[in-house]
Amino acid sequence: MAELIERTRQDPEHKTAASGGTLRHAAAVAQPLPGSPIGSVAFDGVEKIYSSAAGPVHALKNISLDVPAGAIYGIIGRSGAGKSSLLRTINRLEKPTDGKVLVDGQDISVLDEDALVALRRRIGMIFQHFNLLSAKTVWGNVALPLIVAGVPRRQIEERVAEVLSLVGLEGKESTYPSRLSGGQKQRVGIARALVHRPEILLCDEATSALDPETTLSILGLLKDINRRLKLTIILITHEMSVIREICDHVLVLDQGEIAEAGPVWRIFGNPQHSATQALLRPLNRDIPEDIARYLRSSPSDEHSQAIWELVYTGEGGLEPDLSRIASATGASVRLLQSSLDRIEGRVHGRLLIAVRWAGSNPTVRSQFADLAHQVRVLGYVDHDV
Ligand SMILES: Nc1ncnc2c1ncn2[C@@H]1O[C@H](COP(=O)(O)OP(=O)(O)OP(=O)(O)O)[C@@H](O)[C@H]1O
Repeated sequence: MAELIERTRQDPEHKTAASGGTLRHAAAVAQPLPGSPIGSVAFDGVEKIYSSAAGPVHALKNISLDVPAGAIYGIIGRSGAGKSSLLRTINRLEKPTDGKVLVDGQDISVLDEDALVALRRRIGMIFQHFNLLSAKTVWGNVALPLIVAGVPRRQIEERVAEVLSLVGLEGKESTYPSRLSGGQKQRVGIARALVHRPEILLCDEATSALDPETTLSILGLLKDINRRLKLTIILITHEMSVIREICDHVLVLDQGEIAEAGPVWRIFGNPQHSATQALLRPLNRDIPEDIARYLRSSPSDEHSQAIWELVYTGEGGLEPDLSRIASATGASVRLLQSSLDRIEGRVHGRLLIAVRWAGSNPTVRSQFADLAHQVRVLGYVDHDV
C-alpha cells in the first residue's frame, strides 16, 4: 500500500485505481483498458427511468456521447432535463436502466463493491452546497477520505498539505467551515475531491451558490487544475456563462435527450436546437429598444438606412474586418451595436450596422456574404438612430 501511494505521489500524472486505495481494492478494480485514454468517459445508449408515485419518469433517453480525456465538458439544460441523473451515472450513484457507461473504456456496470469503491476514488465530486462536515476542521474534512482508506498518517499529512496549497488554503487547516466564505468552502470541497489524485472531477452546480466574483475565481481554479493535473472535468450547470467561461465541450440536454453536443465555440456560435437557443437568449442582446422603435419593414426613400445583422459563428476563423465591411457598403456605415465574444480563440456573436440604403441591398448583400457567416437585413430606419 505504502509503495503504491509512494509511486503515485512521486508521479502526479500516475492515475490508477490504486491511488489511495488498498491492495485488495487495487486488485479488484477494473483497470483502464489498454489503450484507453485515462480520464475518458463514454455513454452508450444510456436510459434512466425512475419509478415514482405518479408513474415512471423517463429521465434519460438513449444518451450516447464521448467525453475525451482532459476535456472540460459542460452539461446544460433546463431544470428537470436530466443533468444530475446523467452526471451521477459516471460514478454509479445512479445506475442506468439500460445502456452502458464506460470509464477509461471499462463498463462500470460490472464492477463489484470493492471495485466500485476504487472507481469512486478515481472520480472526485464537488457539490453546490459543498457537503462539508461542520464538526471537522478544514484539515479534517480534506483528510477524511484518506483516513477512511487507511492511508498512513505521515502520507495523509503530506497529501493534505499538497492539496490545500493547490487550492490556495494554506493557513486555514484549523478553521471550521462555519468561519469560511462560500468560495473558501468550495475550495475545501475541491481539495477533498482531489486527495485521491482522481482522473475525473464531477462538478454538480459547483458555483451556483456563489456570487459572480467568487464564481469566476472558482472557475479559474478548476481551469488551472484541469491544465496542471490533466484532469477531466465534467460539470453541470444551468448558467450558460459558466460553460462559456471554462468549458471546451458542451452537451445540451432537453427532456432527457441530447439536443446537441460539441465544441462550445460551435454550439454557442451556431445553436441549432430550440432548447439551446432559449438557453442562450440571455447572452444575446435583442435589437436595442431605441432602434426597434423606429424599425420599418421596407425603406421609405433613398435616404433610409438598412439595419444589417452580421453573425459570426467561429467557423473557419472568420472575424469581423471593419475596413472591408466599410468598403463593401460603398456608402456611410455606422456601427450600432456589437456583441462579440471569443471562445477558444474564435470570434462569435454579431454586429448591428446601419448602411445608407439607396437601393444598394443586393450589391451589399453579395459583398457581405464573404465577410460574415450569416447576414440579413433586420429592417429600415428613416433617420439616424
Ligand atoms: N429519484 C428520483 N425519483 C423519481 N424521479 C426522479 C428522481 N430523480 C430525478 N427524477 C426526475 O428525473 C428528471 C430529471 O431529473 P434531474 O435531477 O436529473 O434533472 P436536472 O436537469 O438535474 O434538474 P435540475 O436542474 O432541476 O437539478 C426530473 O423529471 C426529475 O423529477
